Amino acid sequence: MPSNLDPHVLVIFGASGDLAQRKLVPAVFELFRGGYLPEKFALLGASRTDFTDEAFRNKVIFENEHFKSDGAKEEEIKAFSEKLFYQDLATYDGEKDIKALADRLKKLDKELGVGRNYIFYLSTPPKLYSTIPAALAKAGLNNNQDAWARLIVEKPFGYNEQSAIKLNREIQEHFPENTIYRIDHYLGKETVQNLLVTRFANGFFEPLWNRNYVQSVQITAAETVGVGSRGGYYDESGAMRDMVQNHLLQVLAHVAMEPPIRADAPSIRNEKLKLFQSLRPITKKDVKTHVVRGQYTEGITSEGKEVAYRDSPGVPEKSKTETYVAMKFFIDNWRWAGVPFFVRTGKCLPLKLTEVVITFKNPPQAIFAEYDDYAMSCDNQLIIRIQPDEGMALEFGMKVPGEGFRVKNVDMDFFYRDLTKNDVPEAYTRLLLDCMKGEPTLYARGDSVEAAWAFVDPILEAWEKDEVPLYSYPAGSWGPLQADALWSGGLGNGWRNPTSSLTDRKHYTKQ
Ligand SMILES: NC(=O)C1=CN([C@@H]2O[C@H](COP(=O)(O)OP(=O)(O)OC[C@H]3O[C@@H](n4cnc5c(N)ncnc54)[C@H](OP(=O)(O)O)[C@@H]3O)[C@@H](O)[C@H]2O)C=CC1
Ligand SMILES: O=C1O[C@H](COP(=O)(O)O)[C@@H](O)[C@H](O)[C@H]1O
Repeated sequence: MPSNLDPHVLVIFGASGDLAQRKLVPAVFELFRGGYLPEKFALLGASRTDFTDEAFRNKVIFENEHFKSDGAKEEEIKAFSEKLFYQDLATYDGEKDIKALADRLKKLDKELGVGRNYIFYLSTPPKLYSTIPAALAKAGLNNNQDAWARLIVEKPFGYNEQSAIKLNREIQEHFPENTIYRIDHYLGKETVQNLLVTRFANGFFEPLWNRNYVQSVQITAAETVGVGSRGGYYDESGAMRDMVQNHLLQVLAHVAMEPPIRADAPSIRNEKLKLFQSLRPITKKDVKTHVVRGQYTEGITSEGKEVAYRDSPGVPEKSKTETYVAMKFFIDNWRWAGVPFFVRTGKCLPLKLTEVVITFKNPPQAIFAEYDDYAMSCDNQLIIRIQPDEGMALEFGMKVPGEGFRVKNVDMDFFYRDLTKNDVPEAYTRLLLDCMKGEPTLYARGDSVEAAWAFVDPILEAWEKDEVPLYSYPAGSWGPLQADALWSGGLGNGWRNPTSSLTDRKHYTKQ
């Protein structure tokens, strides 16, 4: 089927960098292979490195170890490479440079008929996120008559609420909000989108999805890797800015928001904003009891021996940056009043996995309690595995055959791999396609990014003032033990620390 996308040019600023090579160009190739790209399409890389078109094609395609696609034919790869071009810049925002870029775009249109619709992808260091749009506007590239111009902005979007507000204002001066696509690759994950389908395409979850039946909600995003060579970036960021403010709060919004009136961008984004606005602020005084931060020391992970975070390249010797965060908070609305939410993420943990666990309340009377270990073994939980082993498991108690009423937990499970034989598309592939279509639902809106920062800012401020301890944990462990105390006061069984499989349920940090 021919593509129904408008002809356009995707301009990637920072095209010589890691993201372009590892994620963006391979994602565009998948769209090309799938027949999604319009016939009239070009990808124009732009950065300061001195490449010719050919050298750029070699770097991001022919010599790119990340550019592999099962069953891709040589002719396909060659045909794709012919759609790639490169413009070198002395600076990213100089008048002369952007004029040269504009001339190149005109030339591409003249030679290939790719038209004047543009996507500008900011894959540069964040300090350029406001100056490039201003330079594009000066050259009139933000506002082509009879054509569209869209801007994709990478993370991090701001450093705190104030800087995010400032960045929004600066970009919005040149690009209207409906042309700004703030990327959060977690929103491109099929399983994160499936949270909405699970909740809103099925009748039976909704009556249970509230304070009357839910005891607690926990979200874990664990990584086995350390900071590797990203120490310079990571030490300025830390787990709260790198994972919680964006990815994990977006997952939370999908789990907890009210039903949108339609499955379109304004409806879904309005509900997410409302959800962020309903988060009960963790005031500075509460940070100690609601949030635990940690930093890994040396240890053994599934990746091998890991040096301490402070000994990683680019990390200062006395760094106080957190590589682990665990937090407890509440959502002040009718649906969730009184239900504790727990979120944690960390580097150098035992497993790479992201999952959401909804724990339902026990029945009002434990009539089988006299039969041995009922109280310990019966958990009513819905475990939603975002990655890997994507799927869901519903756990509940059943009678063990034989005398009496011994109850044992069993599970019903579903694995994404049983739903489709096709590979689940990479997040960047889906997100780029959506931007090409002009579909912003899976991108973050400016106001909700600000609201997410407003929630995490007091915590970051308390940390900066060193008002709460930074605990250490050995690489390869589940993080500081102090995180278990967040569950004290009868809030539940604690963190689910699975081994590997979705249906492994024997590892709770009991209180
Ligand atoms: N890599 C990843 O996995 C992820 C990256 N991101 C975000 O995407 C953006 C790009 O990431 P990534 O490709 O890893 O970054 P890189 O550090 O590789 O930078 C991209 C390009 O920007 C240019 N650049 C680097 N430093 C400077 C500087 N000080 N001033 C001007 N230009 C500079 C370089 O190109 P040249 O010298 O040729 O101009 C470089 O190739 C970043 O904002 C990052 O936060 C977000 C999520 C994941
Ligand atoms: O944005 C980021 O995400 C990755 C984790 O992404 P995932 O898709 O592999 O779960 C994280 O490693 C990185 O530090 C962060 O910048």
